[in-house]
Amino acid sequence: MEVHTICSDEENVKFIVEPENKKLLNTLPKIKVIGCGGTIASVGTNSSETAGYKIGLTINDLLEKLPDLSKVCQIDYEQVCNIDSKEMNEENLMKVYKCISVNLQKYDGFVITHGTDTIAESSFFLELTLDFTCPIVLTGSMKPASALSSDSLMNLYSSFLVAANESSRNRGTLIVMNDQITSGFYANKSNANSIDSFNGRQGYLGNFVNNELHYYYPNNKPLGLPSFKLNINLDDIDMFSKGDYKQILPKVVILYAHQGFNTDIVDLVYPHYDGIVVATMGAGSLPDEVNEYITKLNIPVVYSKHMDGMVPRVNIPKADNCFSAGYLTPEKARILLQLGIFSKYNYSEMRKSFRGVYGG
Ligand SMILES: NC(=O)C[C@H](N)C(=O)O
Repeated sequence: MEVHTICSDEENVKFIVEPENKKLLNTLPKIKVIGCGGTIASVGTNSSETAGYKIGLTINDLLEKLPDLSKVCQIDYEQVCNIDSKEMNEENLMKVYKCISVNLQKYDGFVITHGTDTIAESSFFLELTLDFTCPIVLTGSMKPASALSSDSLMNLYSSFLVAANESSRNRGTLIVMNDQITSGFYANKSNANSIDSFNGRQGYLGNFVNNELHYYYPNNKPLGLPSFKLNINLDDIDMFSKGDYKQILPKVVILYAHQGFNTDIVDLVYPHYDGIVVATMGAGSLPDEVNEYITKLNIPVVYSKHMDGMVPRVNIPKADNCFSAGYLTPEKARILLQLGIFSKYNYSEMRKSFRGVYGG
């Protein structure tokens, strides 16, 4: 298989997968796949191993194992990183953001391979910060590529079919796993081991069956979707690879509440962060003493929940600096709060951004 060369000149981009019939060159959708790593690119010591495996495949290795896609789309790739998604940080996320930003006009769709532990954070961040209508599909797997009945190659294969399909346009970022197409705004990992992990109650948009896409609704983005312009110099992001990355986004910490949760931990982190998200005990429950303490802080505090569901606004203190995360997980609430602080939102603008997910 031809090795792809990354080239910023659209005319000269070489596609690793091209149509056999050259007449189709200008008609088949151009898809860029961005490799980030994860279990989808991992191998174990034998085919029965489903834990303790290591990243072992590049995006090029994975593409070589797929069934023929040359009648579906043209593909080129960029390996932005090849890591377990526990190592995904702002620096790597910004590289993915840049890779899509500079290529948005040149491609008809994007596929991002990513570890599933934090795939929902990346899909949410990209959804909120990129201005796009083309399909941006994120995929991963729950079993390493080397395992018996691994979901790795099938998830990658179906992601290309989703990304190459016109009907996937203007639906926001999509997570495609286990034959299900879910909104990257709402999808979350719900099980640490099961292949059926991205089966959230919100944002289940369609199914992938025997090479066909079945969407249940017309194309649309999520209601109340907040959007942010980062206004950063994209060239700065290249500097980061030289090891001198400076955090762009504000620092927001997540605290996990439990029986006996008190003000000590809030007190400890408060001076070091620009904002706090608390994963509360139920639909916004925290001890009265903690609530009272939080209302006196001069940083924003977002009340989220550990489990599925949402935090009604009536359950949280009525104070300017306190916000409900609505349906968002603590991780996603953290990203939304970071973007709000970064955009210098006042508390009322901040509240409005959380209203979109029935919080605020
Ligand atoms: N299934 C997975 O991809 C889990 C892996 N630890 C990751 O997030 O990279």
